[in-house]
Amino acid sequence: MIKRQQEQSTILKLEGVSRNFGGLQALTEVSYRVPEGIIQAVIGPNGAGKTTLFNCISGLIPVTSGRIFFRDTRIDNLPAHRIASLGISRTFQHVALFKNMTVLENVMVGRHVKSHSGFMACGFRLPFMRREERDIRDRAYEFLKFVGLEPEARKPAGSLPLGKQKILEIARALATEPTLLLLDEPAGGLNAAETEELGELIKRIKNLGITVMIVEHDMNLVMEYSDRILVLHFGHVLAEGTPSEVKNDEKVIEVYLGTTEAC
Ligand SMILES: Nc1ncnc2c1ncn2[C@@H]1O[C@H](COP(=O)(O)OP(=O)(O)OP(=O)(O)O)[C@@H](O)[C@H]1O
Repeated sequence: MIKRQQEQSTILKLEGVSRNFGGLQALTEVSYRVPEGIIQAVIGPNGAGKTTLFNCISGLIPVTSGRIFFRDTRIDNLPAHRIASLGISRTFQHVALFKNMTVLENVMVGRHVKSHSGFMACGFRLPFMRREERDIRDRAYEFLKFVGLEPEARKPAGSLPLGKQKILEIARALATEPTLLLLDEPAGGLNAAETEELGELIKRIKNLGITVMIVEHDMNLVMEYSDRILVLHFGHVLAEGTPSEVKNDEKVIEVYLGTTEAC
């Protein structure tokens, strides 16, 4: 019963969210609730507003109007670092790693968001900072182990193949210990086997109790792993529901049959 209530509680609420770029309406009055503990996919054709939605949730850009709540906290008026510290972490459509730093150091950067001394301050190497630095390193290893990248820990991030760089981005986002994780096209550029592994990783992340929102074009991944799907079209909510509900929605079929892409 308790579990049922937890599943039904809302982790993220969008109320009439709109975002314009000059005359272009990228999001129009988007209202939606994301239940806690699920894998929530956001799909839609190119330019539908999916990344803009993630950018608004994570505070990278402000909304033009509307409100966004993370649990009970209104976040649309907060800066990105405050939103991150509340427990929302994200990855980007185009890999955004520190390519010359090692795999481990990239995850440590994520960990430093949670530390007291900060990444630069550690340069002074006071005793408590050294201890904290060691803890950060140990925890970073744990996250690398969780995603299966521990053997690559000492390599420069830029030397990894794209698939592993994308997984590393996820490890770095996890290192901030989010309760809501936003993944923007994590399967972009991955082959079928890597995509399957990614799906299993996302499922394991959900099993940690983290709510995962995923913007994705790979329909196999979306249909197999997500619990609910939100479909955007020209910045509007076109449909939402379970994968089978969305797959059979006439509006969705109409939009996708008119395109050469799956989405
Ligand atoms: N910074 C910006 N300045 C101007 N227009 C923008 C900006 N960011 C996005 N847009 C426009 O807003 C609309 C929505 O873009 P967005 O990137 O959110 O779509 P998307 O659904 O993520 O597309 P894709 O699947 O191709 O990544 C598009 O028409 C895009 O050109």
